[in-house]
Amino acid sequence: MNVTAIIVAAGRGRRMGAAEKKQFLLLGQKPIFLHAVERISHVPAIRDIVVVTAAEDIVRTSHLMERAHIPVPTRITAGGPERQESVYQGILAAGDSSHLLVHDGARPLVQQDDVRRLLAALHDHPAAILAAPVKDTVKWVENGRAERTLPREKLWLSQTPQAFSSDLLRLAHERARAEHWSATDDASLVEQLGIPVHIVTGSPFNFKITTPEDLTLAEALLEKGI
Ligand SMILES: Nc1ccn([C@@H]2O[C@H](COP(=O)(O)OP(=O)(O)OP(=O)(O)O)[C@@H](O)[C@H]2O)c(=O)n1
Ligand SMILES: C[C@](O)(CO)[C@H](O)COP(=O)(O)O
Repeated sequence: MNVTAIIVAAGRGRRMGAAEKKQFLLLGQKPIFLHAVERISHVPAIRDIVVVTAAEDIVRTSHLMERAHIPVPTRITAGGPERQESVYQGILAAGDSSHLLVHDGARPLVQQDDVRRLLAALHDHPAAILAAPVKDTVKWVENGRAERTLPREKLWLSQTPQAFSSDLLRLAHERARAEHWSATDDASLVEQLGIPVHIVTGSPFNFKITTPEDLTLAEALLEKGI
């Protein structure tokens, strides 16, 4: 198995409400996205990395990556207005690896052992994702009212990385473009093809930095060596 990692970091970071795009905000001493790139790059099966960033950020992303001394070949490509398009641009820029792994640049505390377990699952499954079991009671809410309580044991929070055979992910994205499917994660597109997506339990530390509170939490965890 040889894997190309696609790290998507071309978003606007609107929910963070910062002047700077969140993927470039510092977590500890380095930008959030670079934590994700570095951690993924040290997983043995990762052959190379495509970082997807906004067109206007390609030069500064390149400079940041050069200084980081990433141990595998990397390339940078421009993303699109939605995450799905950014992933697709990453697929186009990826080489001929047998498998593709897609990870949010906004998930800096990804745990390398989780990634190893995810990639091991690809020996038996064409699609696998990290996900975390829900620990709270979940309500279905309409008009500010709890209409019903969902069965917690059936609910998982989808994370990234999400990993796929390259042909399957390419097919899913091509079909999505042809059929005008849109989804907030790549697994949804594969599910829409009727292909089962295997769940691998991911660490709760692998949360997506979306709002300022998430960054505060990540800073505290990083200081503890997570
Ligand atoms: N057009 C986009 C949108 C998102 N992403 C990336 O997809 C990941 C998850 O997206 P999200 O957390 O929603 O990031 P943003 O879209 O930047 O956040 P917001 O919705 O708050 O603007 C992030 O690493 C983000 O940079 C991307 O590459 N291209
Ligand atoms: C891909 C993802 O991180 C899985 O939970 C999530 O769907 C991204 O959603 P966003 O709205 O682009 O942050």
